[in-house]
Amino acid sequence: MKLTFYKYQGTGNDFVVLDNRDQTIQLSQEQVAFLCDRRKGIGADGLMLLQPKEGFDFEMVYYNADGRPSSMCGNGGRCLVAFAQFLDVVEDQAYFIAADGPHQAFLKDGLVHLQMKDVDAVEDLAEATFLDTGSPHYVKQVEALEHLNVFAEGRAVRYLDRFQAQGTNVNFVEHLPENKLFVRTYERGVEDETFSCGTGVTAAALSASRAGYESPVHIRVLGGELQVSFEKEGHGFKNVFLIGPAEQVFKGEIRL
Ligand SMILES: N[C@H](CCC[C@H](N)C(=O)O)C(=O)O
Repeated sequence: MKLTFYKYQGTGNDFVVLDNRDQTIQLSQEQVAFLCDRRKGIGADGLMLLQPKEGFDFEMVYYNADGRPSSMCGNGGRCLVAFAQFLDVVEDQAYFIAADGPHQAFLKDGLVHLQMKDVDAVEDLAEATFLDTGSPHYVKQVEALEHLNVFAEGRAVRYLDRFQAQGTNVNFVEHLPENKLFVRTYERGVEDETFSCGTGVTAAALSASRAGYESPVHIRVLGGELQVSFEKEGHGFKNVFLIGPAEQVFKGEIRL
């Protein structure tokens, strides 16, 4: 089978993106893992299908690099909105359905503003917080983040008894001046550090709001800059937006 694909990246979190409006694409776990393989395939942190869904501009189907279906991907969602505009499926606004429910999004000044799900509560753990922003996130504040072995430290948390079965993403956050954070993330399903994690920086910003960070929080990641805006609602958050660039890198064909 010859497969036409597009490669997208959002602050260095990168994706194989497939137009499945004709609903002919059916991929096995092994095929998705092959397409995401950085040595033998195209190489990506994840793979997304854009496909039709009654009542929505499109449906987002997301797979982690391990080939397994995943929960919500914030950077992926932003890239898929940009892809939908490229395909003329949408103009500068989108309403789509993903693993964690419906999402509004709009494109403005070259950035994609993606509304994330409301967050009901943030759980306090011994030396971290845990919250679900569409995907599960363990958030730990650290100093001197650039020197941290994120792979080793992240992997250790991801395989703790509590997270062994379902896994979690692990975010290490350094509080910077002027309402800014530096975030590095070990991602479940990639089982490595990625250059950016959209649901992760969202979790980091909401957690930091309890230490006085105000909306919008500016976040530096290895792959660039993102913003997260939100409104507090009791112990939770609503009108949460993840804002940043989403670029098409290349189009290609591959035989499966
Ligand atoms: N690896 C995540 C999904 C992708 C999240 C990340 N790429 C993002 O931008 O939110 C998980 O299995 O929960």
